[in-house]
Amino acid sequence: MKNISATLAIVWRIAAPYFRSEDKWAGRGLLAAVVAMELALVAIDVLVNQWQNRFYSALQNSDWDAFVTQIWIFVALASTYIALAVYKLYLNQWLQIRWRQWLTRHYLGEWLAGSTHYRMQLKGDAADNPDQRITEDVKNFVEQTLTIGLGLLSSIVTLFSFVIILWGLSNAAPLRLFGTDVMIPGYLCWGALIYAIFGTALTHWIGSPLVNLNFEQQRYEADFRFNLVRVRENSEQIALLRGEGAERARLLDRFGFVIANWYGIMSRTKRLTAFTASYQQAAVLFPYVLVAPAFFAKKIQLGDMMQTASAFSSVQGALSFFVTAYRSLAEWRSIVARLDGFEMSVASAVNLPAHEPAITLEVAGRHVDLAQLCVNLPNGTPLVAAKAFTIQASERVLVTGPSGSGKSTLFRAIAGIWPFGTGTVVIPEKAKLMMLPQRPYFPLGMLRDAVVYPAASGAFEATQVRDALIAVGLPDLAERLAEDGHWNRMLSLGEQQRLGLARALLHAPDYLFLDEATASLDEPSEARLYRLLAEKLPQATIVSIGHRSTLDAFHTRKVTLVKDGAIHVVGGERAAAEPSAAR
Ligand SMILES: Nc1ncnc2c1ncn2[C@@H]1O[C@H](COP(=O)(O)OP(=O)(O)OP(=O)(O)O)[C@@H](O)[C@H]1O
Repeated sequence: MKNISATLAIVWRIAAPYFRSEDKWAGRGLLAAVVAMELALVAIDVLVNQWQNRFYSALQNSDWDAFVTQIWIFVALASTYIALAVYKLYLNQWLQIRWRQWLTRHYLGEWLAGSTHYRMQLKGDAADNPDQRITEDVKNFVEQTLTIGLGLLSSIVTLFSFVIILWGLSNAAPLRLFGTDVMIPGYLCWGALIYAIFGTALTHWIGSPLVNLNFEQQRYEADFRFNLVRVRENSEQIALLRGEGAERARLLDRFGFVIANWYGIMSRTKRLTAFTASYQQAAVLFPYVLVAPAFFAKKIQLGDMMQTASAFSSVQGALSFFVTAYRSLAEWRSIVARLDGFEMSVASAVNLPAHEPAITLEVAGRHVDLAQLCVNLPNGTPLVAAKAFTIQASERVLVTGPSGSGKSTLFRAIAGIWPFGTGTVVIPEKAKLMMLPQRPYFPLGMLRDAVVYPAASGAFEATQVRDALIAVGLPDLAERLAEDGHWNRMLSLGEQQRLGLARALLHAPDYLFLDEATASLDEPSEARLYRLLAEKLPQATIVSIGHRSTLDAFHTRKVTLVKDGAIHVVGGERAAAEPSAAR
């Protein structure tokens, strides 16, 4: 019971915001219409049940006129039923897509806000496969919440409507046991209730492991798909290393989890289906067994018996909602748990500084200042420290140090995406920062959009983009701006790095951080590009990470990360070169 109320509280937390959002009137209107139609369908069921009594009585009494009248009544009822059923589904689907659209936008917004997506990944306790949660889980949540919610509503209304009918019929068709009438008021209702309680308890007992099994199944399927995507993304390396055999083994290993869990689901579902199918078949006979003695003793008519059987099956069906919907309920609970996990993980990434020591980011002054900064790994181990380190405006600083000493992580902390640690990073007001990594990212699509990323497509004139590409030594690409492609895959790493620098020229940041961003270029090309940066962005502060000594010539100050006990510290400063030599 505690579990059920906890799940319902989560469902409310996930579902309610849509009905309070800017789309609330459309959402509430559609929901009201669908609920009204669901109720109208139950009303028609009640009318058909009463019709059955009149219809079978007309047959038993060989009353032709009554028979014809009943046929016409049925045609009218059936036509209304069809129209309601069609529009109930249509409006339900309409509500589903609007709700899903809102929820998807909401989750995408939260996931991509700030650097939440990145922090979730860093923490390691992140929700697995957020892509699956934003696609399939959202879709299934909306679909199943409506199906289950409306099913439950329909069952409750059906129950109340038919219990009244069944109560009346119980009195009209008294229970006969061993040739004598036994007066138990509403005995048919009690019979249906006992039958349903027995069915629900057994169903839950047999089917409860399905919740967890479904949860795991979704996870294994998503893991398998994610691994396939990684093979596709890294196919060149795999082919060069002849890694196909290893990949096949690894993928089959992942797929093995999908299969093993599926066998678990199959065996549980088999047991559950064996029970629910027997339960439903026995429910067909059960009311006849109860009222047949009264019928054969000629206490009731055929119409009464048929109406009783149909009303009993409606009451029993409504009471057994849990039995029939058990598999969907189990799936739904696992979907709810997955979306809940996603929301929790987003919240924990957003609120990380509130729970753990975190680096403070300040916007002030005219320089980048690191004060008492200690950058940690996500597990809290200190990695690199800077007691007091200032990067003046328009400076050219080269950061060096042993591999793994924490240079890139220090850049991440300055960029504000690495929260683990203590101390303060001060960034000048209104300063535009740009980080260029060794392997720049280009979104799929037109080359022009890939270069100007993350700016919008039209943010720069085509001529500006073309000039930037020519300046960085990519004249051929300058002619292919409108071409679609997977640029990370189609270009050499050196070309990608040139493209990254073209992006920097276009955006003209105040602070440009180059994390081995020219390491794949030959030394003369690297030198030419550094001279280009100095010429085109004379006011920009440039901070580079690099291992080559030839870089010294393009920087005014060199900072080395030096080992101090278990960590590295920003120290060992010296002039790298005269500014004149850099230009
Ligand atoms: N997300 C992470 N989770 C755990 N450890 C990490 C993470 N990112 C980096 N590290 C660790 O932090 C250390 C510093 O990494 P970083 O990339 O900053 O080094 P670096 O000085 O830039 O190295 P290189 O010169 O080889 O590029 C490494 O030991 C690395 O394994």
